Amino acid sequence: ELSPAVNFALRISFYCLLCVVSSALTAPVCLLVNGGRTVKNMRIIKTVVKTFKYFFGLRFEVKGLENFKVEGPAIIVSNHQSILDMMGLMEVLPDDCVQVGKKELMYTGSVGLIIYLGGVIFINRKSTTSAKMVMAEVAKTMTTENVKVWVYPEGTRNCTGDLLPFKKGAFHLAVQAQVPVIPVVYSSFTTFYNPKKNLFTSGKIKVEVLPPIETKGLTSDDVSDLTDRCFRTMRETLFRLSGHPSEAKESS
Ligand SMILES: CCCCCC/C=C\CCCCCCCCCC(=O)SCCNC(=O)CCNC(=O)[C@H](O)C(C)(C)COP(=O)(O)OP(=O)(O)OC[C@H]1O[C@@H](n2cnc3c(N)ncnc32)[C@H](O)[C@@H]1OP(=O)(O)O
Ligand SMILES: CCCCCCCC/C=C\CCCCCCCC(=O)OC[C@@H](O)COP(=O)(O)O
Repeated sequence: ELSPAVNFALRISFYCLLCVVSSALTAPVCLLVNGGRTVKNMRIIKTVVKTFKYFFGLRFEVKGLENFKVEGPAIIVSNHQSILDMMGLMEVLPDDCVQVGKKELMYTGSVGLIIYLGGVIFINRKSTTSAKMVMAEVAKTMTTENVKVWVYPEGTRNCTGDLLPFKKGAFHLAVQAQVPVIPVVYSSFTTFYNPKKNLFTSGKIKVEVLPPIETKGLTSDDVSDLTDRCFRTMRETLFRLSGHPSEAKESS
């Protein structure tokens, strides 16, 4: 019988190894099929990553996928709990959708390469000015290239079962490009995954894609309200999906 700490370390190491090896094998396929850095590679990456859940006994129960079927670009925002989120992301990821990620992810070897090839937009979180410049550029190109952009508005991983306050970048982006915001909520992992308690068992994750929130006609003055509205809706959904009805009542 392995101690919980060893068992946890083994499972996480296996996850990382799976990511590293699969990336190394998938990168040449992406290069051969699509020739370089393009969002089209996400289809290939998605196909590979969707098999990972079986290794860890994870099940996803997805609702509301029809809400992704908006014409043209959109900003998708979701909660971010762990490095395991990448599996949940690929479970629902619509076509032609790139993510915003921290630039440090570029330096993770083959994983960095596959993330680069998939078209992920890298931002420097240590420089607000440069992050804003990148986001403003994205606002322009998402309409011309007809892509959706996936942002984790908490800005960092958070596995507490609640949401961190949202950063406004995603909502500025939506208003600048005049495109809808589509919230996606994953139920809390705390029952099966908790690094502090060395917990990582099999489990079920409920995912809900919420109806798009329109931004047509909104200006930068409305960004704070839009952010709050989205935060409240997502927090209520998180508590509902995770089964903490009392907390959901408190927050409304
Ligand atoms: C084949 C097998 C493969 C296996 C492995 C492969 C794996 C995966 C394949 C692909 C998967 C990729 C997954 C990638 C996931 C990556 C996840 C992450 O890295 S999350 C971390 C990075 N993301 C974010 O941080 C996004 C959220 N953050 C923001 O939106 C922020 O706002 C910001 C980064 C833009 C800026 O942050 P910060 O410097 O902290 O400043 P703020 O406090 O947020 O803002 C300061 C004020 O500026 C205003 N603001 C912000 N943006 C704008 C803007 N665009 N225009 C105008 N003004 C802006 C903001 O409102 C603040 O002003 P205030 O007066 O306070 O309102
Ligand atoms: C040559 C260098 C070799 C380095 C090897 C590193 C191996 C990394 C292996 C596997 C990691 C798989 C993770 C998949 C990507 C998930 C993206 C992610 O979830 O990033 C975290 C980021 O959103 C938030 O960052 P912080 O919570 O602020 O921190």
